[in-house]
Amino acid sequence: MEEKIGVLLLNLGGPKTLKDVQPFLYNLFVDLDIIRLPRLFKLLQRPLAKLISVLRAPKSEEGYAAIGGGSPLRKITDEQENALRMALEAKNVNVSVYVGMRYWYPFTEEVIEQVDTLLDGIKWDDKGLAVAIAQNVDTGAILMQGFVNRGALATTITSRKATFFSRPRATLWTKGETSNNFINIYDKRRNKLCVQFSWRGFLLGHVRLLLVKLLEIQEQIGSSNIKMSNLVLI
Ligand SMILES: C=CC1=C(C)c2cc3[nH]c(cc4nc(cc5[nH]c(cc1n2)c(C)c5CCC(=O)O)C(CCC(=O)O)=C4C)c(C)c3C=C
Ligand SMILES: [Fe+2]
Repeated sequence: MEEKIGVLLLNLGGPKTLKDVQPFLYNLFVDLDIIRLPRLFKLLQRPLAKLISVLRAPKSEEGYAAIGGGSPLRKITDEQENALRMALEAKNVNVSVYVGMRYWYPFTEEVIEQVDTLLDGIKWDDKGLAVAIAQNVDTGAILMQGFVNRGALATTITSRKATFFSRPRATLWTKGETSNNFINIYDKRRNKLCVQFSWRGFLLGHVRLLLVKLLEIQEQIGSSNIKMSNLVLI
């Protein structure tokens, strides 16, 4: 069995050139985790971000000009990406490494789209289904076996509860929706994945890693920022 691994390195990002400085600062200040106006002034969030970014840009440009005309963050992260890829290749690990940034290119959302392409490697049958097995991540114990389509996997990720596709009813169903005995795939208290989904034994480690990363991304940028169209493909 060939195990594939995907690694997504997350960073914040910085302007590549001096003309990127103002739009970069806008992306930074429009982020609710940086500045959050009271609910009543919610509509002012974007104009305020625009104002601060325009006012601050000249001073920041001076600073970036003094260190070579742009942020070193992308270069440093790309170097880490290459070093990690080479180290893993030296260990004969089949790996795809990606970089995703929060405030500048390559944006995490775009990278998730690239990851989608990789996930197209899942062998969906002619009805768009695959056999999924939910396993305890530590013991390997099989908790449940069923069918999934892309939507079932998307729901599993967003709800963090194992969700399957019911062939007789042709609908998604979340294990535990009637019994309340859910299979939670992520233990928030321990901040770790507790159940992994596998597909006929291949892509095991890979998919597990992607789930972990997607959950981390959701934690970081809030699920509202992740387009459903991206997740549905997973
Ligand atoms: C009041 C101003 C600022 C707050 C608050 C702030 C919070 C904050 N910033 C980051 C991450 C980054 N900031 C970066 C650059 C940057 N940040 C500010 C201002 C505030 N940041 C400015 C004006 C700039 C531009 C550079 C400068 O003029 O000094 C960057 C990019 C670094 C790079 O390599 O280019 C990052 C990343 C966080 C996470 C944060 C609050 C939690
Ligand atoms: Fe900052």
